Amino acid sequence: MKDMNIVVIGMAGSGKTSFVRAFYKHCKRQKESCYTINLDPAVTSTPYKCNIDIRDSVNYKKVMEEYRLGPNGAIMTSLNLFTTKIDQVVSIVEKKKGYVIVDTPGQIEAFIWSATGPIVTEALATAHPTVVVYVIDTPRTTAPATFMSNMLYACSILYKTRLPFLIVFNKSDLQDSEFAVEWMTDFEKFQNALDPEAYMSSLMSSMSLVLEEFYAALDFVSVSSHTGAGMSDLTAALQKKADEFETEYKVQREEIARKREEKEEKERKAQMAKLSADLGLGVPAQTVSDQEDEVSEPGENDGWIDNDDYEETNEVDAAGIQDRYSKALKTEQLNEQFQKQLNLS
Ligand SMILES: Nc1nc2c(ncn2[C@@H]2O[C@H](COP(=O)(O)OP(=O)(O)OP(=O)(O)O)[C@@H](O)[C@H]2O)c(=O)[nH]1
Repeated sequence: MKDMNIVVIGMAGSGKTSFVRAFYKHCKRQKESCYTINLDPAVTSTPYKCNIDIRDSVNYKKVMEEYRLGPNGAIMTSLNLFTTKIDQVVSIVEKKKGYVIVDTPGQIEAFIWSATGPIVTEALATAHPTVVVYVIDTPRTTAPATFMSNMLYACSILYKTRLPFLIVFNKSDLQDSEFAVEWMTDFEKFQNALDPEAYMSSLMSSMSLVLEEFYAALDFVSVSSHTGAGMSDLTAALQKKADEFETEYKVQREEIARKREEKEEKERKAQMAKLSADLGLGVPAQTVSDQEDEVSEPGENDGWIDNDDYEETNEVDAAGIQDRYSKALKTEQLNEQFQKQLNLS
């Protein structure tokens, strides 16, 4: 069995938390290690033993008060605050054997389209093979329009995270996923399910053609987080995805990172050359840190904002932000929590 991280994503109410619980229980039965991380700051309780819990370190209610935010903004800000400590999470995760499973908030966009999602998934992927599990509420996806919007979401997450991706049709005790499999494998079956009178039917018809390529590369399993059905298929599929991570994704990701670094280096050099040319220098322009090392003469700043005033103004802001930050982020508890986890690992 390969050590791996599983990031569980899905629409609100799709059963992510129940899925994490079912998976945790399955691992315990199989005597396999399962380490759980909860990244939903607004959840009232988790029905599984949580090893790292965002709620231990970020006070969601305080974030709402301090930053004067609504529920979704507060979830996003709480996630961003927690992400500042992601290196500590990674140092714990990389020592873990078996599965590390991460539960995320139902507000997908707060996780995936904020700074947090990419930082967390990228950081986890440096520790172990990392797989995204997209949980679908099968009984609530039987209408072609809902199915299509779920699939578009799944597709965008796949391309955004660039990680092995597994679709989990949850709640199989209530609804068999056979219809969804047919719609993904047979374009005509999906066409037949569309109501030609429906307002969106021609759009959905074209979209399903566009998604054909995505469907072809997709792996999926059907589970019930209530009865535990499908868990063995799930672990087999996850192991296959962990292999994919090593054979395909890791190489691609390293190549992308190398190209990005090359591009940044090129841009940096071009900017320096342009700056040198603008300043009429024959030598490369000084960097900011070089300039900071130089002692400025009295009166040199005439006509400019005085450095001391500038720092003072910034200090007021910085103090305000720092204060709000520490009120929301229980840094000491967080450090203690991470230290405890590190000692245990
Ligand atoms: N019958 C059945 N109900 C399920 C299953 N999985 C989850 N549920 C129910 O679906 C509802 C939502 O489940 P959660 O696990 O809270 O879903 P979630 O995606 O974590 O919810 P958010 O975090 O609020 O987005 C609950 O009432 C669960 O009991 C399942 O496999 N079968």
